[in-house]
Amino acid sequence: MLLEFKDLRVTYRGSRGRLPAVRGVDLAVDAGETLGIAGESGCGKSTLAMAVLRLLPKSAEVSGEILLDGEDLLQMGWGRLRAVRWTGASIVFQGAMHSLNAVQRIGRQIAEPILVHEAKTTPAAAARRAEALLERVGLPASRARSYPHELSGGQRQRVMIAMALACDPDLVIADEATTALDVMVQAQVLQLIAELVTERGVGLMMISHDLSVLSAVCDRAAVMYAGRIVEQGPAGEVFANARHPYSAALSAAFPVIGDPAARMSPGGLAGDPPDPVRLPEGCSFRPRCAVAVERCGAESPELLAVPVRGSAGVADAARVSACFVAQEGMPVVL
Ligand SMILES: Nc1ncnc2c1ncn2[C@@H]1O[C@H](COP(=O)(O)OP(=O)(O)OP(=O)(O)O)[C@@H](O)[C@H]1O
Repeated sequence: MLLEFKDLRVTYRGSRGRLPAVRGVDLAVDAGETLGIAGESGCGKSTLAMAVLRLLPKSAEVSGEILLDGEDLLQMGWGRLRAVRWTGASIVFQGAMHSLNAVQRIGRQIAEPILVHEAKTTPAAAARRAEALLERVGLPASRARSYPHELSGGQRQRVMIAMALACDPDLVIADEATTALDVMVQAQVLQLIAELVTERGVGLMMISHDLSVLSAVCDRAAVMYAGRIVEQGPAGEVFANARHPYSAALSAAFPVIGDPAARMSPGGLAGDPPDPVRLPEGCSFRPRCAVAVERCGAESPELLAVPVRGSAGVADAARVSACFVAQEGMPVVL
């Protein structure tokens, strides 16, 4: 397994006390596989992503394991961690295009991690690689001489993808990497990410609040709610035939990728996520759930294999859901 989270927990210490942002996540990404993580703002997606490269602030208490090729990133010394960043795992985050250095040419910025991590590579060879990477992400090699302000938002986000791939990492994390782009450009960049993953055999962990974005690119999808994974399964199936009422509501809120009209009706997702400092008793989703039963207010459901449509009530090992209603084989939408 390329990446494994084992009972990952992250709690922020702050003025309001202890805020549990990630509450026991177990997940795995294989080499060459794409795993999507979906969920509304505040459910802990970015905390999960930042934990992988140990980019969390000092106020974060982290426990559990994050294994990259079997090595626990949480136990690693800083020297080893510096080597793993870019070469083992790299990240493209939301608005990353704004983090380019305004006064340095694009080519130089892409070449930088190569020069830092590959002692034997000469500046000329790194510059050639930067140009090749630009071409691979659909930009002319001549763009290497441009400054960031000379590029559009979509072009700059492509540069960030080129940079994330510069040192041939085994794992790429994309955190809302296309969210700031307009819908047409978003579709192109998603297509590019999907091609690069297939071509280079990297593992991809892709984070988005929009399930339809994930189902366009990912093999598997995990849905997060209030710091926990509440459903996991093949991305297309989680999107089309959710087995948790929260995933069903999320799918209804973002029906078709690239259809702006459809996005205007966030049907099915009423109310707000709970305050992590004061989580409700039982299932965290219960206050917003249309199919909740009495048990949901008393006990917190575990993530278990659930039956899907046509399985005659037999649980499908590939589909897991933390919902008592789904675990009984009942419909999760009214
Ligand atoms: N540095 C921090 N200090 C304290 N609390 C934080 C910090 N960063 C995030 N949080 C809180 O942790 C919870 C999870 O936040 P996180 O950013 O991981 O969620 P998210 O799903 O990625 O949301 P978004 O898409 O808005 O970034 C939220 O309640 C957030 O307010």
